[in-house]
Amino acid sequence: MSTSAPNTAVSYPSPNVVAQPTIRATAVSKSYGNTHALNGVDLEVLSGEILGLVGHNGAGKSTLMRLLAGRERPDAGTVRFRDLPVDHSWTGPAAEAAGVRMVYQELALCSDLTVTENAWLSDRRKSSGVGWRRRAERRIIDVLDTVFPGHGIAVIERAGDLPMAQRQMVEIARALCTENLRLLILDEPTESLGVDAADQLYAHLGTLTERGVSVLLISHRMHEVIAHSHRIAVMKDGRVVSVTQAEVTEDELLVAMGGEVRPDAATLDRVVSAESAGPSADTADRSGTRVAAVANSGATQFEAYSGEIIGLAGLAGQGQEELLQKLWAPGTFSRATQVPRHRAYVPGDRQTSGILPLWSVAENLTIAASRAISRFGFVNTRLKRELADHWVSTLKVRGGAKAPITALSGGNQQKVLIARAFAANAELVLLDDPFRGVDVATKNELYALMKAEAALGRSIVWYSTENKEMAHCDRVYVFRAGRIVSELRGSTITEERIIADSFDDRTGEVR
Ligand SMILES: Nc1ncnc2c1ncn2[C@@H]1O[C@H](COP(=O)(O)OP(=O)(O)OP(=O)(O)O)[C@@H](O)[C@H]1O
Repeated sequence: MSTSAPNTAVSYPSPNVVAQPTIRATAVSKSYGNTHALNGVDLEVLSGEILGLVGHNGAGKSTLMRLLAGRERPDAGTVRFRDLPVDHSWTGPAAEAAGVRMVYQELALCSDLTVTENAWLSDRRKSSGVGWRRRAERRIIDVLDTVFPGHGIAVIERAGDLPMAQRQMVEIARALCTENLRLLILDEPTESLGVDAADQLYAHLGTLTERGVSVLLISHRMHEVIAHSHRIAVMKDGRVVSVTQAEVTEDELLVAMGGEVRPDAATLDRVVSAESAGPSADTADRSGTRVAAVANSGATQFEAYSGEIIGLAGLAGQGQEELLQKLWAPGTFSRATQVPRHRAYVPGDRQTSGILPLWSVAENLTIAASRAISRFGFVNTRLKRELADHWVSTLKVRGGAKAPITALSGGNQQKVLIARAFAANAELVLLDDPFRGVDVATKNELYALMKAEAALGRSIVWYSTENKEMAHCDRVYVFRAGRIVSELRGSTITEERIIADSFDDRTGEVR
């Protein structure tokens, strides 16, 4: 969560009331086999506005974006760009030439190319010829410096070597290199960014809309959508079910999406622990509880006890992912690391190290659960099917157990990876920003699931870029510059405290 994203309407100027639509979809439908991804969608994005687009996983948001950006053809319906019908000529390159740029949820950078080469690739028709490299380099550096000051990215680095947050910045920056930008489509742009970079992005979107650029912002982070959009469209089951001004509450959006409003689990826990006679989480005595994992991080020792949910917080890229790696594959790092034999890991980058793209949902889900589904050394297909069905229904994976994993929406793929980790019955579960792209209703269910899994004696170590989520943890280690700088527990786990500890008291800097 971004702390500077209060639940108030945007503070920058509203779009001109006579604003024209930059793009308009009318009665648009799209199916993949038997799946009706879009079912008669009407939507327009006005000139100079940020239109927030929210909806449950699999609601059809990414499909709609791809149609607007010319990457897919609708089966029925029309698309008009600046009031001209574009249906048949509206290909990806045509849309780009008209100033429509899309930032994908699955980062679309080529890992083996440098940042500069990736930037050039996305604009090569306009900037080829002698000196292309120098021009592309200058342009991407300019944009990165403008949008994400202090980004720390060397443009000669291979994109694949950058941490997720920096890759996301490059992906956004290269779209912003477009000179005639008219419509910027952002699919969950802040899921991998830290709070500081997310704030920088939103500040820049404000300046873009003042110049008349339209922004279509897809996100599961309701507070960000409410804080930064002019209007908000809600999708449900392949339709746009409402379009409102941004003065709505998160609960109202959740209900419109078809979700259920629940009391905040973290708040509830606090009330329960305050009312209970037992020791509070602030002072809990863990003597007698088994230490499940130990590792060093700088001068501080990291410890995970069985039955605990431990948060790793701080700005993105401060050493949290390295600690997870150390706990996942300790042999390659240090003898000081002690971990249990059975571990499960949800990696941060589901495309390159998470999903097995040629396999079905059921196969992806049960791959680490051999102990639960094998009998006498052989996989029992009935147990395998039951396990997959159980998790598909528990996490409401839209698409079903038999579907190829790549046919699922991004958020549903992510749910399969989370299910894989919990289905493995591991003593130590390592989660690298696991709820990226997962819708808000499912997230609420997952917080409860984590509590239940921890109660079974597992240790859960959880890195999240959303500080608000850390309230669900028993203890939180805050990282800065590759080290643990503080340990919070109970009522000291607040967003304010995490942010304060993320920066150096004396210099206000991270390093
Ligand atoms: N290439 C494809 N082949 C088969 N089905 C697809 C394909 N792309 C999307 N779908 C299906 O279309 C539906 C809508 O998917 P889409 O990715 O648009 O949802 P979304 O709202 O963006 O979800 P998320 O929030 O999880 O990203 C889903 O049921 C998905 O499984």
